[in-house]
Amino acid sequence: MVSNGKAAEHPAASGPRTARRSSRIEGIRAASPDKSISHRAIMLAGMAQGISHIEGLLESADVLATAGAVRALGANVERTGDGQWQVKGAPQWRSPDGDLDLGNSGTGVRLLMGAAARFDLTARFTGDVSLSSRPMERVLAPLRLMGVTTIAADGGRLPVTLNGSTRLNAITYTPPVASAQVKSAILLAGLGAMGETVVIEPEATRAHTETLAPLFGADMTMERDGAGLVARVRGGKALHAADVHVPGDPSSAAFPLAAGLVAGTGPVTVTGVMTNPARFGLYRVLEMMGADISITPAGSRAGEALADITVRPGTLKGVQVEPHIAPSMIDEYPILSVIAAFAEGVTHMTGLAELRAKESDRLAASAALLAANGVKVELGEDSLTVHGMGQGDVPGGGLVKTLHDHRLAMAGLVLGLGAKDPVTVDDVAMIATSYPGFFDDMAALGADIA
Ligand SMILES: O=C(O)C1=C[C@@H](OP(=O)(O)O)[C@@H](O)[C@H](O)C1
Ligand SMILES: C=C(OP(=O)(O)O)C(=O)O
Repeated sequence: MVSNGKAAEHPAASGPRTARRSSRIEGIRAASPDKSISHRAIMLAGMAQGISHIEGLLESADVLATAGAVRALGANVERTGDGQWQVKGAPQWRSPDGDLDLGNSGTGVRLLMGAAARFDLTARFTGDVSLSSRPMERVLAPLRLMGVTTIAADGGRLPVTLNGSTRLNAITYTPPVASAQVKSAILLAGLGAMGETVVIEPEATRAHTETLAPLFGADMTMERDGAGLVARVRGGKALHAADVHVPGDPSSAAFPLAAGLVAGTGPVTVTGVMTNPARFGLYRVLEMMGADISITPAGSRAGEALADITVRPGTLKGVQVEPHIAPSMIDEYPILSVIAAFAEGVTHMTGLAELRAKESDRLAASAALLAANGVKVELGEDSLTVHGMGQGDVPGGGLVKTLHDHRLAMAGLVLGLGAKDPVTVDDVAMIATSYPGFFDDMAALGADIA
């Protein structure tokens, strides 16, 4: 899947790991590059005329799977240095020779189905056992309205065979779930539709496709509407190459910062974190919990504001996390659940049905992670209640089942750093899908993970 194996300098860690209380957790690390923006930069560059340069690309398994697929669709995608990639786009994508295997990546497969839809091609999309259990119909339904034909496995799952069309219809569509992946798939298909495609979101999700595509010449706009967002794309505009410098990922930064909050011996700082409000919900919740957190502006990249974020250990209090905040922190609930275990009092999180459609059923799995480590939780249909035990009193000692889910693996290890007894996670392989530098960053901060 990866053209030049250089991208993976260390073989990815796999198998079980145990995290225990560490005599030092403090220090400064640069943020890992953003996964969402990395996927989109490769895809847009891969269909633009000319040579695009991407700096600071996240070289994680998910993004490398996207790079491999875009290459198989006709673009020339090359790694030229550490995090530096050069993409010579193919303005017309072609049928790939084999399956497009997107591994563990929902973003990769769903956005690529949309991006491929506007070309005269047939492609079969596959993924790993986790991705093959996730719903694809949410993307296939609007794409069929636009004119593609699809064949999916039972229940609208992978493998999916998609026949694209150069004569797509523009649609106006309100996705039934708040999902940037669904929105983005429609917008990417809309680049080739006749007329204006409109996606109406009653609750805004991350708008990275809308901000990046115009850099490549797309006629794409967005307009806020209260808590919602209306995105529009006019089809038929030729895309040109662009250069993108990827900002730091607030979802990955959450793990070292959480370690600082629940197990820090001094300040932990992550520099260059994107503060886009559609991605920053966790940090707002941490402020509500009374966390000692400072957020210092640190310039911008690819039009996104950055900050250096420093946390210090201290008392946290349980809070009510309302549903409206979910789209801005949808990937952060496993780590928030862990942080909540170290707070005083109850944290009640609601409006979380979408968590059941991630790499694992993250709602049930986050509850199980805490229960296995002596933390009292209540699991609802779309809610989770965590009975915080305060700093220093979380028992730990459990085994965390990670279920092919990187965020559960990282959340389990952070729990172990602050708990009384060590915590073992059953397999850390998936951490490389989103945060390949996790173990280096945690070790540099002093974390005892072995
Ligand atoms: O568009 C994106 O880059 C993403 C959107 C979210 O998924 P949904 O659109 O399914 O909520 C998120 O969970 C995922 O990690 C990345
Ligand atoms: C849900 C996630 O990713 P994806 O949907 O791209 O697999 C995630 O990174 O937490």
